[in-house]
Amino acid sequence: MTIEINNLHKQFGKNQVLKGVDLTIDQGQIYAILGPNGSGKTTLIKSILGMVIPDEGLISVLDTPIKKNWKYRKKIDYLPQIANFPPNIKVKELIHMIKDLRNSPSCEDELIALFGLEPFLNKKLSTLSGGTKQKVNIVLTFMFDTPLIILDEPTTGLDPKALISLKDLIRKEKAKGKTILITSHIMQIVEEMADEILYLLEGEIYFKGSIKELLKRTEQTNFEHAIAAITTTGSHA
Ligand SMILES: Nc1ncnc2c1ncn2[C@@H]1O[C@H](COP(=O)(O)OP(=O)(O)OP(=O)(O)O)[C@@H](O)[C@H]1O
Repeated sequence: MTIEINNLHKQFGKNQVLKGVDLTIDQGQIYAILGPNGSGKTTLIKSILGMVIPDEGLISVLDTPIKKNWKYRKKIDYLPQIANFPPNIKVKELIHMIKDLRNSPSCEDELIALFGLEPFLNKKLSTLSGGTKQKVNIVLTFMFDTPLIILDEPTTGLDPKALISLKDLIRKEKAKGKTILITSHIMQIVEEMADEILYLLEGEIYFKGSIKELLKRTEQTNFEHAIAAITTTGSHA
């Protein structure tokens, strides 16, 4: 099992965001974490990454409880929703910095070519367009070889060509047996890529299942409509 979560609670001040999340994530599948704005998708992801400390509950990653155990983080690659790059360094310097920090084998050249980033390697990060920054973000996420990949809104700002490259890349990583978690508000991407849908609502996993199961449960034929209908059809997981 890749991730096991039991009774996860997290509140910020009076705002109870996660209210007892139970979740099992199996190896080798693509999971889409969905839910309305503010439903706690990023909070859930950050809890798995150890960047948010839960108030209650247990999380195990790759069969190891993560509490007070930071080493598991080396087994996860994470693409943050908003990458805060240092503005004054060049793309190639950033890539080398991250490589030095991780000190693991990496395949950045392949990825730089895939996303056509060669002309930008000597440019400062602050001068790049949003989509180009996101391509750099993707290179940094995929250049190492880890069993678990977490992508928070990975398609933001990408042009159609880059989007196709990203989807191919995700499929290639899945074929290697990796587990991939994705959040996205673009239902077309989710429908194309996800094996399993996790729908967060009011602090809990409201639905967990395949797209086929979701369509059946909501009595819809269209995935986007099924997602929209999910909360009105009593689909509690
Ligand atoms: N560090 C924080 N301090 C205070 N409140 C926070 C913090 N992080 C998140 N929240 C609050 O927790 C709730 C859930 O936020 P989160 O970012 O997890 O939602 P989300 O489902 O990822 O949303 P979106 O779809 O808009 O990205 C929001 O109400 C947010 O304001």
